[in-house]
Amino acid sequence: LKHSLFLLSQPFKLCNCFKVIIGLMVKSLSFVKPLYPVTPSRPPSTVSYVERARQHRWQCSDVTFHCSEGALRQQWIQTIREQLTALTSRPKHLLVYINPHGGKQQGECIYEQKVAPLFACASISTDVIVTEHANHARDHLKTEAELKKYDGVVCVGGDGMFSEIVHGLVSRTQRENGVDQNSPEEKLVPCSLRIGIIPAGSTDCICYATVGINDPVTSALHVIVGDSQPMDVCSVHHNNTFLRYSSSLLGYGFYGDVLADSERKRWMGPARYNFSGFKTFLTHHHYEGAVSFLPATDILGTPRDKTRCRAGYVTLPNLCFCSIPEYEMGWGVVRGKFLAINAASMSCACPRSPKGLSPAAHLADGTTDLILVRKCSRFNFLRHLLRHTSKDDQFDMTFVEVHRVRRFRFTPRHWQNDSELDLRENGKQLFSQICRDHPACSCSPAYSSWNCDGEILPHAAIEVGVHCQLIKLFTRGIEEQPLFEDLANPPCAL
Ligand SMILES: Nc1ncnc2c1ncn2[C@@H]1O[C@H](COP(=O)(O)OP(=O)(O)OP(=O)(O)O)[C@@H](O)[C@H]1O
Ligand SMILES: CCCCCCCCCCCCC/C=C/[C@@H](O)[C@H](CO)NC(C)=O
Ligand SMILES: [Ca+2]
Repeated sequence: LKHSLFLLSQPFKLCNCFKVIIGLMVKSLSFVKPLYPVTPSRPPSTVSYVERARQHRWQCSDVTFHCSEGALRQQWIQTIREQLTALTSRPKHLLVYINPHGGKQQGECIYEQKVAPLFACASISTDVIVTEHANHARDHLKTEAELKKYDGVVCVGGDGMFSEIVHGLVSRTQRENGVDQNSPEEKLVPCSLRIGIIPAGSTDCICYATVGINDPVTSALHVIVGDSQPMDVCSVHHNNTFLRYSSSLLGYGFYGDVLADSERKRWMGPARYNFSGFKTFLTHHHYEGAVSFLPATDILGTPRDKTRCRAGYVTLPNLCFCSIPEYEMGWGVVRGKFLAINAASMSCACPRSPKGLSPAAHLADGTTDLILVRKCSRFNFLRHLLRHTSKDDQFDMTFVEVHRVRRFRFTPRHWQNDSELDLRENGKQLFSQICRDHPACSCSPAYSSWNCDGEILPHAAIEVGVHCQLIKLFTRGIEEQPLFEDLANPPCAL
C-alpha cells in the first residue's frame, strides 16, 4: 500500500522527481517470482519507471505489485492508466526512421533490442521505416509522410540522419506556411513536431550535447516521458539561394578538410575521423578571406563564460531572428589567413571532445559562437586542438578569437561570384588538389569546404543566419549531476 500510494500520487508532478512511470504491464505469472502465493485470477502487476544512473544515463526499473483483492487491483491499474493517458506531453504515436548504415551499422539492432521494447511498454505505437538510401527520410518527410498522425519523429542514426530529419521537417513546415527558404532574411516558421534521436552514429554530437550521453536507452526514455527542448537552427545561403540547415557545427578550414578527407574513408567507420584529423593536422593548410558578423549584443552570456547550457536554462525568444537591413550598421569584419573558421550553435560536445568546441554555447538562445583560428604554428594549433579535450579555456590564445553572433558571412579571397564553384567543378584547381593530398607541400589550396553538421557544402562563400528555437527535441538539456540518494538506496521493491 505504501508503494502504491507513492506511485499513484508522485508521477503527476513528474518533471523533476526521481521516479517517472513509463508504463504498466500485467505480466504473465512466469515472469515474476511471487512474494506470496498467487493464482491466475490474481496476477501481479508491474509498473515500469525511469531511474537516473551515473553520467546523465537514465535506466528503466520495475516495481511489481501483488494484490489479493481483485477490485482494488483493478482500481490501481485503472488509475495509473488514466493518469498516464492524461499526460498530454507524452507521445502516443511516433514515426521512426532507422539508418542501417550509420556509425557501426548497428541502427536496426539497437532499435529492436533496446528501444522498441521500451516504446511498447509505454504503449507508444510506431510506424518504422528503415531507410534504403541517403535522403530517403528527408524526402519522405518533405512530401509524403502523413504528419498529422504523429506526435513526433524519431531517428536512429548519427548527426547526418538527424540533419535529414531537420531538413525534411523544416522544409515541409515552410512550404505549408508559404515561406520562401531562399530568402536569407525570411523569418522561418517553427516546426510543431518534436524530434527524438536514438544515437547510432559516429559522432552523435547532437545527442551528446543535448542529453549529456549517447546512450540509446536514455534517449528512448526521454522520448517516452515527453521531454521537450527547443533548439536553434542556422540557415546557410549562397547568393540568395538556400543551401542547407545546420544545428551543430559549421566549420571551414580544419573541420571542412577533415570531413572532405574522411568521407572518402567511410569504410573505416567512426575511426575515419581520427585518421583524417591527424592527416589534416599534418597538412596545416590555411585559407584567406573575410568574415563579417553581426554580434549578439542583447544577450547576457558570452562564449567565455564558466556557466554551461543546462536543463531549465531560459532564453528570450523575442530577441532572436533579426533581418539584415535593421542591423546592418552593427556588423564587424575580420580579414586574414585562417586555419579554421568554426560556428558552433551548441557546445558540439561529443565523446571525442566532452566539453565541445564552444563549451558555453547555448542550445536555444538564437546565437552561434563564431571561432576564428588565425594562421599559427603547427605547435600552437595543436595546443588549441588539445584544449578541446581539456578543462583549459580554449579561446585564451592570441591567435584565437570568438564572437557570439546572430548572423555571419564568409567571403574567401579571390572570390568572384560563382567563378569559384565553376573552377572547382571543372577540376581546374588541380594544383590545389595535389597540395591537399600531399602533406609535405607547404602550398595551401585557395579554398576549403564547409563542414555543415557533417555534410560537405559545395560553396566557400556563404551567409548564415540563426533561427532561434526553430525545432524541438525530445530531451530536456543536460541535467546538473544531482546527489542520488536512490543510487545508494535502490527502491526496496526491486
Ligand atoms: N539507407 C541508407 N544508405 C546509405 N546512406 C544512408 C542511408 N540512410 C541514411 N543515409 C545517410 O548516411 C549518412 C550518415 O549517417 P549517420 O549520420 O546516421 O551516421 P554517421 O555519419 O556514421 O554518424 P555521425 O553523423 O554522427 O558522424 C547520412 O548523411 C544519411 O543521409
Ligand atoms: C591532433 C589532435 C586533435 C584532437 C582534437 C579532437 C577534437 C575533436 C572535436 C570534434 C568536434 C566535432 C564537432 C561535431 C561535428 C559534427 O557536426 C560532425 C558530424 O557528426 N562531426 C564531425 C567530426 O565533423
Ligand atoms: Ca545557440
